[in-house]
Amino acid sequence: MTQHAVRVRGLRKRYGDVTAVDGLDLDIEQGEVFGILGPNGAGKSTTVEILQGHRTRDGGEVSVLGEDPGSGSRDWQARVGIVWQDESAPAELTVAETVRHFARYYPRPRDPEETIALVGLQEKADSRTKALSGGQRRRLDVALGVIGAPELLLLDEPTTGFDPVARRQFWELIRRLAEEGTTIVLTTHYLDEAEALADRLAVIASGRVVAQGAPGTLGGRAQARATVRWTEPDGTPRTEDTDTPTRTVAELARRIDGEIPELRVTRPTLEDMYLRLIGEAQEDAR
Ligand SMILES: Nc1ncnc2c1ncn2[C@@H]1O[C@H](COP(=O)(O)OP(=O)(O)OP(=O)(O)O)[C@@H](O)[C@H]1O
Repeated sequence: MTQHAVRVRGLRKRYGDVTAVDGLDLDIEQGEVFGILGPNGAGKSTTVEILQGHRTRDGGEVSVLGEDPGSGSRDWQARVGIVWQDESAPAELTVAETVRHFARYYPRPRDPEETIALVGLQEKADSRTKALSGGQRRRLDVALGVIGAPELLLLDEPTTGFDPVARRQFWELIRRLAEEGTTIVLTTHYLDEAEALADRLAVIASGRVVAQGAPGTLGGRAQARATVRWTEPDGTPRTEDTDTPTRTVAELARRIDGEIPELRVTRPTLEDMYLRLIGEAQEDAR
């Protein structure tokens, strides 16, 4: 039997008149990379903050690594790493000093130098944190999130502000941590990031899960019809939606001599599915 790293049932959270989380259920397995997607204000950060024990909830059941975050022990806190949206490392310390300083809070920390290398900040180890660029600060945030060698790592929009190369390096880091057995929960607005990293995804809208599953099957993506596009030899562009794209292409190959001009077979992308799911959720809310 798989033990859940995170189990959430009927989670609710209000801020005054605003319902941020409205009956949310989640099951995240140990060792999984789990992505949380959703529009601005959907309740992603609030949920992640409740999982870490940083925020109280108004209702529902939450179990994280077997404990209720509302009353998590010190020992439990050391097993959960988090990277917030707006981290603030002490500005006057260097990168190396900061990482070493945070390492002291944990019973079994990672090696600080190795952790700095893991996030690609070796060359900035002796720079003061206030002299780092936005993307470099974010890497430091990630280093501080993993310095305690957490079993569960919560990341709220971890790659915002990263350049494309830094994002790819971050993805490698996440894969390495996952290979080591760390359970990873991340929120993101980048659908390519969700697709590249997540074993499973949940799409949240208005504080509820509207769909969940593997990136390849989310919202019925695997069963969705394929679109075949090509151009007739007389120059007319054609499009056909079909359940049997192989048959369509075989027929075209018989009919058209040589290469079929501009032939393309596509299925809905994760972004197509996401936009459809969010659109349907907004329709339902009306
Ligand atoms: N401290 C707070 N006080 C009052 N309202 C809040 C607070 N934090 C969040 N909210 C509100 O709760 C709702 C959910 O916010 P949350 O930050 O969880 O969304 P999110 O999905 O993380 O959004 P984003 O993608 O923009 O980061 C929003 O309507 C937000 O305005």
